[in-house]
Amino acid sequence: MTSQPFRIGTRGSRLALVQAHEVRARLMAAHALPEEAFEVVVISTSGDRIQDRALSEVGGKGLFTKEIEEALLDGRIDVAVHSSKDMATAVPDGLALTAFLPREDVRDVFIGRSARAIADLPHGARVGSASLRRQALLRRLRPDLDLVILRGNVQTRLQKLERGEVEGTLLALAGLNRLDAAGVAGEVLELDAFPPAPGQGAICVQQRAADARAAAMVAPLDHGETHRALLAERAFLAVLDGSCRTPIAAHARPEGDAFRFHGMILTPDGTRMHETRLELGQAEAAEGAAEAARRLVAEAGSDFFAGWFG
Ligand SMILES: NCc1[nH]cc(CCC(=O)O)c1CC(=O)O
Repeated sequence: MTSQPFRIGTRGSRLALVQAHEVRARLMAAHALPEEAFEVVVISTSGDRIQDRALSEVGGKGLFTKEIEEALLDGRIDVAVHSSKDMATAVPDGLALTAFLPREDVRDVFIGRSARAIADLPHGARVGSASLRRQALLRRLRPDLDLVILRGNVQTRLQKLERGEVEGTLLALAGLNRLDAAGVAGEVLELDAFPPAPGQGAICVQQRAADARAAAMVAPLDHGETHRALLAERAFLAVLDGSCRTPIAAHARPEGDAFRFHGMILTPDGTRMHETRLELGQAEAAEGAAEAARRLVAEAGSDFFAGWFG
């Protein structure tokens, strides 16, 4: 076969590259193709270039995907590899998320300079995170902490911690595992107190919706259970907002052939929280999660949401 290599688009961070190479390795195995049959194409995104502000201030999740989605639509790449967590719920016309890889650990971890665990941090210690969800959850546990925005890719954040810009930070264990860096984790956070962002820990593959060759390529990579869990979490997110301005957690945990679903919304200061827990059949999990989100909206009331945008 001398056809053009199959082009896999990705951001250029180390984590993104590891994820793209994982997809390439799985494609090679699924189709018995050599490495040369694939090309990993690095695309720089606006999200990678903005380092000093919260994503919520500069336009949210779309920043990590816009340029990559344009490359897909222009035909410069055949598929794109993303962290599902970074994907807005609205996928642009003409594109589709068609494969979700088996999910990594969904939990967050605390990494401290000297404190091993959140409870060990001294009063008023400075902790950095760019995630409104992590900030709000942390405020519930430790209202005394001085929370600041800490941005950049995983390596950059760990360097900032090492330099003493903050006493601690929170990251996804999935990313650390993929980078072989889980050793830096001080405390793995419990799912009850620290439910993950929708999509955390799951790599997804995006393609042009009408591209049958790409569909046939990636189909063997799709993990059905992870795919259904992600549809549920993203349906929950879509009802609630879907932007980065809002502290939202959602986790569909497989149990037998059902999901234990946990969804949570918080005010950014962490003082108010509403959560839902229910069992959902896998087949109708997305509709059930959307319904649960609508009930949470009604329960929380409009003054709760004023706090999200105020
Ligand atoms: N927003 C950055 C981002 N997107 C996905 C991950 C981790 C890997 C994953 O959730 O699959 C991270 C870093 C982090 O939150 O620690």
